[in-house]
Amino acid sequence: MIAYRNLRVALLGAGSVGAQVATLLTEHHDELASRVGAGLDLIGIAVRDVDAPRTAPIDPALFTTDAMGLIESADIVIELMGGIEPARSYILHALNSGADVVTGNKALLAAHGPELQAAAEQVGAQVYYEAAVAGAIPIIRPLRDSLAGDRVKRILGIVNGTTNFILDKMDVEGDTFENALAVATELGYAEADPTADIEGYDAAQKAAILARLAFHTDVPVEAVHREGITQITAAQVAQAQKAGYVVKLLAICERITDPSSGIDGVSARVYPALISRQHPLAAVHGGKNAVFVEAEAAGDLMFYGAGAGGIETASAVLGDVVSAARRHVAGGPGVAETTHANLTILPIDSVSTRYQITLEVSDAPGVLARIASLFSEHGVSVETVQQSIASVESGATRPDALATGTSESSGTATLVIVTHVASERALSRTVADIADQQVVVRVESVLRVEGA
Ligand SMILES: NC(=O)c1ccc[n+]([C@@H]2O[C@H](COP(=O)([O-])OP(=O)(O)OC[C@H]3O[C@@H](n4cnc5c(N)ncnc54)[C@H](O)[C@@H]3O)[C@@H](O)[C@H]2O)c1
Ligand SMILES: N[C@@H](CCO)C(=O)O
Ligand code: NA
Repeated sequence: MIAYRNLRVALLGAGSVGAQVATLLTEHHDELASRVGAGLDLIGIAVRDVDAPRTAPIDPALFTTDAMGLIESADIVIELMGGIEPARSYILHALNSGADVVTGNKALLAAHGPELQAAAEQVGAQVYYEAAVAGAIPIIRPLRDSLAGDRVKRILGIVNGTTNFILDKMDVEGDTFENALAVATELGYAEADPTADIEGYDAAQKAAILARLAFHTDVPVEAVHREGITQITAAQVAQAQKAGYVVKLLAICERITDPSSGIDGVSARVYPALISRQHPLAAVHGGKNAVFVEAEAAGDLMFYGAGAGGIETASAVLGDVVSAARRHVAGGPGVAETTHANLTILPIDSVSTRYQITLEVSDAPGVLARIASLFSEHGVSVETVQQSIASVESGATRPDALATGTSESSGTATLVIVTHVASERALSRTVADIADQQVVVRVESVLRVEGA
């Protein structure tokens, strides 16, 4: 039986996600009411143009251009406009008017999360944002609540669907980056301007949000090291496949200790990396997302599913609306998010991981020994070396088990070296020295190997 008064829900934005949220709120009204213990009444939808054509079956009487007026009458405000302003001002106004806020706006949260959380805490309200990271996949609540009694050691996330779609297409079909991007755009995975996806900005925003929750520390998005996937070639993907790896754009949040200073802190970084084809993240295909969490007591956990899409993301939004509504019914302040740990955010130089270095070198005696000695001079331990010799006549390559320096050829050879765990500093010094060697024609690529 429903004893509580109906709750007033305001929606800001009726795009891909907003339109689906409006439809579900209306169509599932009675079911949601019985779950919450109060009816959830959609009282209005703030849009730019009330007369714009709509595909979703939404009552036109709900549309308004008076966002501020709508916010002031609401118990729960759902922000699905995106962007920083006016979304930030609207959310602050909603909190100061006593409403709870549900948003999917990762750009805003990554840039102004602490400000919004402080405003919510001050008035005893709550900001919910499950949709902001990995769309439909429950990951915010698991980190904030389910794992609140554990210690997270590391998160490896595939949190951008566009880049996973592109890299998967390159891996499975041998496609080029340019072709795969064109298909992603055609299918509507990538934005008209896909820079935020392919240059890793979108994943960096999500990494900042995840790291903050996992390590109870504010992580400004500017402190997230970011590299995109535009430099990844079909040849690198094919070579990774031969060596038993797959290339994925990973958002990594990790508790680390700087090897030089001994400072204990947090690393948040986004880059394309190799992971073993045996790792569960290797099985994340197409535009899907997954977040792999390594916790001290729980061990390894993986959260998998749709990281984008209007109706899929609307599921996460509706879950948050139900949580907010239940809190209204039960009473009491919102759950504060703690950033008390206040750990140091360490730069990429402090990171240690494994690396794969691909070199084109002169195919001459002593070259491998010279390269190997440079690794050992910098304290970087080599795990495997593979060589293929370029045939001078045809330009084709044949694989060799290991370079022995016995060839009399005046052509070049490709060396693929995988290291044990080494520090980023030692590795970059090693690569700089290697690049200076006369016998080295070029350093083809340096890729990190993650997930071990
Ligand atoms: N689409 C997804 O798959 C997805 C997944 C996760 C998170 N998100 C996030 O959800 C939010 C919404 O995404 P979307 O895909 O629905 O975007 P969208 O561009 O389809 O929709 C946004 C809508 O908001 C409207 N809008 C913008 N400024 C406005 C203003 N000042 N007043 C009124 N209306 C305004 C736009 O006209 C548009 O209709 C974004 O923050 C996005 O990052 C989207
Ligand atoms: N552009 C994003 C949408 C979801 O945040 C992606 O490709 O994952
Ligand atoms: Na989510």
